[in-house]
Amino acid sequence: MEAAAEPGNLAGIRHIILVLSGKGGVGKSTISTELALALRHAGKKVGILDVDLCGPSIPRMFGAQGRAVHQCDRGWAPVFLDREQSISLMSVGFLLEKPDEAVVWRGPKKNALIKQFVSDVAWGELDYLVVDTPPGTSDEHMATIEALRPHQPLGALVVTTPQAVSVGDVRRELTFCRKTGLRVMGVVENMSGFTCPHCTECTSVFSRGGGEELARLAGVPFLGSVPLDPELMRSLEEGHDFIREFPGSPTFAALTSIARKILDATPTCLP
Ligand SMILES: Nc1ncnc2c1ncn2[C@@H]1O[C@H](COP(=O)(O)OP(=O)(O)OP(=O)(O)O)[C@@H](O)[C@H]1O
Ligand code: SF4
Repeated sequence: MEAAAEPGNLAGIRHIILVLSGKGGVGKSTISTELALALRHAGKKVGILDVDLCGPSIPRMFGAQGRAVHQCDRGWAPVFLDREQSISLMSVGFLLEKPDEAVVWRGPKKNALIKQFVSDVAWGELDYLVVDTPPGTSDEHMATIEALRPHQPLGALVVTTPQAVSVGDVRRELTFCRKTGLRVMGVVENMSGFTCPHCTECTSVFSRGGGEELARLAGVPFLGSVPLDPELMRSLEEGHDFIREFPGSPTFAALTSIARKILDATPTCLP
């Protein structure tokens, strides 16, 4: 395939990581959100692009519902969460009049918006752009990968839950990554055990270790397990920064360890 010139708005981005899962509801948006917050906690500048057009949850998880994107001289200015502009967001959720409005577009319109998200958002300088994708391997994935392809390498982080059915879907997702030339940075097992809110004891609810076994079989890194944690769910519902509010919790340790492995695998960041 012919390599297109890198769109100007991607030129200041060091690393792009697509967050994928074979199945819906396994925690892709959760891991995208917490990875971004953990990378920011480590001093990095991070953008999040939400290409889950039919179920955009990024504005809610960051407490940014109702915020709007604006035009600037280089296209769309993303939504900045803080004055330092250390986290910036773009989602179809910012373009809808009501937060629960359904996006019922056909493929070509969705693909055109994805292309616009890639070429027209003025991200500026970023260490990481985390891309939250819809479940499975849809046209939206192809449109996203095609639009981002001039930026190389494109990393992929694959999220699964411990149950075998999810793990089987992830195996297909890993094949998709290989076929589309994504560099698999690793597998994350989410909802891996339950962290008791009273004693922080972690109990295995489903079988554990599926994600690790899958990573071993596929020859890709296993990045870690994130427990099912009621405090994490509450933070996501209320749009709070879990990483800032729960340092020292087992879930914080799990999330920051995943971010550390991503940092170690992507050494070149902004000076
Ligand atoms: N480790 C966790 N602890 C507690 N709650 C979690 C955890 N992971 C995900 N959740 C909750 O599970 C629900 C689904 O998570 P999320 O929206 O991240 O999944 P998804 O894979 O992005 O879904 P979709 O397929 O709809 O895009 C959310 O309500 C989220 O708050
Ligand atoms: S997990 Fe065990 S110790 Fe923690 S609150 Fe529940 S019963 Fe008590």
